[in-house]
Amino acid sequence: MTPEILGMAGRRDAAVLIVDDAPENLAALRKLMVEQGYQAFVATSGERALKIARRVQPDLILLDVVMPGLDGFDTCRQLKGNPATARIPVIFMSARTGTDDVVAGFDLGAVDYIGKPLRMAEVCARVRTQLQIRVNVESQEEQAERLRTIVNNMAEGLLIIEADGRIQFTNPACDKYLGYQENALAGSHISDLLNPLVAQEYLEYFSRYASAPGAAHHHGTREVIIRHRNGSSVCMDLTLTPMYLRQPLFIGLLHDITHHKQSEDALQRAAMVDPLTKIANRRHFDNFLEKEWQRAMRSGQPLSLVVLDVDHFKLYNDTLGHPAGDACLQQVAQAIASHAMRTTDLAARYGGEEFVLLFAETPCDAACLLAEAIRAHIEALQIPHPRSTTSAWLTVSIGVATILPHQLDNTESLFVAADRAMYVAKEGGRNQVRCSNTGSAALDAVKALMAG
Ligand SMILES: Nc1nc2c(ncn2[C@@H]2O[C@H](COP(=O)(O)OP(=O)(O)OP(=O)(O)O)[C@@H](O)[C@H]2O)c(=O)[nH]1
Repeated sequence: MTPEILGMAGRRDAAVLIVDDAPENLAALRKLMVEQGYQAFVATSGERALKIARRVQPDLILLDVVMPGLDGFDTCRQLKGNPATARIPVIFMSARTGTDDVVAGFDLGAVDYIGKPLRMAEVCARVRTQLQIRVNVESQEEQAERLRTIVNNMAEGLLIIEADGRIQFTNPACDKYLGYQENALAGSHISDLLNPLVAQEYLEYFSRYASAPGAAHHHGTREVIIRHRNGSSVCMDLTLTPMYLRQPLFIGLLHDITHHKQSEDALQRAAMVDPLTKIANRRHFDNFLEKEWQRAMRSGQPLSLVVLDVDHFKLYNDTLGHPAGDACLQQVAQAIASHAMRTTDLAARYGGEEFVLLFAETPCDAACLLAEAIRAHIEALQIPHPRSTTSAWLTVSIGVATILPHQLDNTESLFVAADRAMYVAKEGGRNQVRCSNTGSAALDAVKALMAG
């Protein structure tokens, strides 16, 4: 079978360069190599061998040691000193087979040393072995190069982590995702990147795997928040695969899902916002009220609800048109929302021209003061309302209700009280605030029963 070399240019017959100053040796070796199916090149001197080696890039050089001019050792030295020929395997052939000569030959980088007189079958066997090794090395190198190209160009971040959490390697995508210079992450620890609880979980998994590699399960993919070098957080899917290479190692694949998360968050936010006024919608307000209600029950703090209704808004629409009505609602919404200052306050459009505000941990008198400030704010906007019978400007009527929630109460009763107060404001001439301190209606009823 003809040995072939799998090179960059595809498969081809192996090429052997034979260097010997004795023409009869050269002829015999050339005949032998051709019989084996190799391409044979010959040179009768070291100088000539260097030229041919550079030009034809043989897969192997059979090099005589004792030659006039440049001898075999010097020729080998020059071959190894030139990057273009340094990787071509060299087999020395010599009658000088003393240990010192043989060792010197190997020290110069030769792969083998054959004693003269040559035994041709042995030469064939040694050449075949070296060519096979070269094929194997080249294919390993090609495979490694292919892998390197994939790892360096893949969009996913890749990390190799040791069992103690130390990062051994990161690819360029990983460095880029996390804001590091190339290879700057090598040597750092996963706890530098992950929050302590998540890092601890991974470390426990690593040590379980390290102590029983066969028994451990793959960790799979999970969403993690990773610390970027600039201090911000990036959201990633991390897939972890264990592998055992002399030591337990873990291959981490990072897939950036920040954008995906951002659009998910944006969708979630959109579902909470009223599209016309851009303040909270009814659904969000109801959820918020429910949470604050529970909190108020635990803390015993009062909860104040403010209900606002635009005065004569039908007339406003009829006079100035629906688009003007929309613009007016936007102005009113912004004015109202500007009074929800604390994280426990929330302003929302509850429907049509009705707005609500929740003030947690706020007693009735403070809520009434806030409501009055909102009323005055909206009047001060001086939005003309040409046909209003109660003011030249657009105004709102406001009802306020405050409760100390108890398990026997419900949010409905708070709404009813605030709505009633708002209708009292309407009936009182509009553009005013009315309050109703409900305390806890249900609790009061229970107390009355117990007292009675
Ligand atoms: N432009 C506009 N108008 C709306 C919107 N939602 C509700 N409205 C109008 O708001 C008006 C509310 O009118 P009513 O409930 O009769 O009350 P009002 O005219 O405000 O009178 P009072 O509340 O008694 O002062 C209706 O004409 C609705 O069509 C909206 O999104 N845009």
